[in-house]
Amino acid sequence: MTRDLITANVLTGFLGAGKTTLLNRLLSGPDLGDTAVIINEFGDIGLDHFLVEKVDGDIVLLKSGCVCCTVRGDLKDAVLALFERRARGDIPPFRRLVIETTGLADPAPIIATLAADMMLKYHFAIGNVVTVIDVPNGLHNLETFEEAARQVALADRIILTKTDLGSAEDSHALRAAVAAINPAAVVTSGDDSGTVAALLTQDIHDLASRPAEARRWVASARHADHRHGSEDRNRHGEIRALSLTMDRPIAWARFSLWLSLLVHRHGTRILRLKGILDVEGAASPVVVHGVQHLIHPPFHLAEWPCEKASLLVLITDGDLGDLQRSFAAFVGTQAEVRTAIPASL
Ligand SMILES: Nc1nc2c(ncn2[C@@H]2O[C@H](COP(=O)(O)OP(=O)(O)OP(=O)(O)O)[C@@H](O)[C@H]2O)c(=O)[nH]1
Repeated sequence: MTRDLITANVLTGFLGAGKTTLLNRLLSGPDLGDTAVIINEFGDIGLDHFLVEKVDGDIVLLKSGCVCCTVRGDLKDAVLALFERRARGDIPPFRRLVIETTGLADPAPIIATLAADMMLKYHFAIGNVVTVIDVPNGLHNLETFEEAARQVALADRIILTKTDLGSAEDSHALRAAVAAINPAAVVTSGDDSGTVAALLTQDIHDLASRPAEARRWVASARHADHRHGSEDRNRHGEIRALSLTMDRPIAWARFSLWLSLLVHRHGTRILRLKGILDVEGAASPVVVHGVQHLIHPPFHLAEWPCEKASLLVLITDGDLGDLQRSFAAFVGTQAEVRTAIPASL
């Protein structure tokens, strides 16, 4: 028997960026009527509760501080309590859960809990992580607050809000800064009304959308790489993006040993990892995804979304040493492993 998993989305973004406004928009559309919401407010009074419309009864408000600090207790309990109410028929059988974090939350422990906790995993599948960033304050926040940069680094989808309060140049500069931190995420604007529901519904983990998603993030990574050059130019505060590519097929056992050691040593500092690999003996490309210590099970794509080669994009918090050298030591030679994405890919 296959279980029908409920998609759990994390909606994050810095203080006042427009998370609740976006959530209201999402919930008022026709595509997301069967959505439950968990909102985390920082401080004693949970105001946002009164600002989200149309989902009365399906909202759980966490009040005990920040989700990322209380994640193992509060969040897990709240998600399971919501699920039990659903199972008892107290609330409608929601098919999606959106967790709106506080503006100060680091989303990584939230994502890791959803993806790794055995009980949550049994009922929920993690969906897109959506980060809201506003044009008037976004650049400043990215430069000033590590949380803001981490929220961007962990996103699958990034939406620029308050474009009406800034110039086209401001939006452009923010897009460039965001792409430098997270070259693999899709970036859209809040005024692009056609795309709002797609932030959640075009799920990067869906089997059907995997090839298009892989094509898209390889293209985004290539675009960002060409615009910003090598690793040094992709730095943003302590958060940096690095691409590793290799033309020759990779031995899976060697790659997975390298990855295990890397995760063991630096797990919490690997904010995001995405790779499409040409594996020795495999007819089709292998895709790997990771957030911190959590590496999702690798899967095959039916065909190559780009030229046949291996590409790994790592977004890290701080300098993890010479990753090119360590990668090369395990899977190839120093000359074979490049940190710039070739134009052919
Ligand atoms: N002009 C303009 N204002 C916006 C836009 N999006 C949000 N706002 C306003 O910005 C303010 C903050 O929006 P919220 O949606 O509450 O932001 P939030 O990220 O949920 O805020 P916190 O939960 O406090 O972190 C509100 O007054 C919104 O009306 C936008 O696109 N344009």
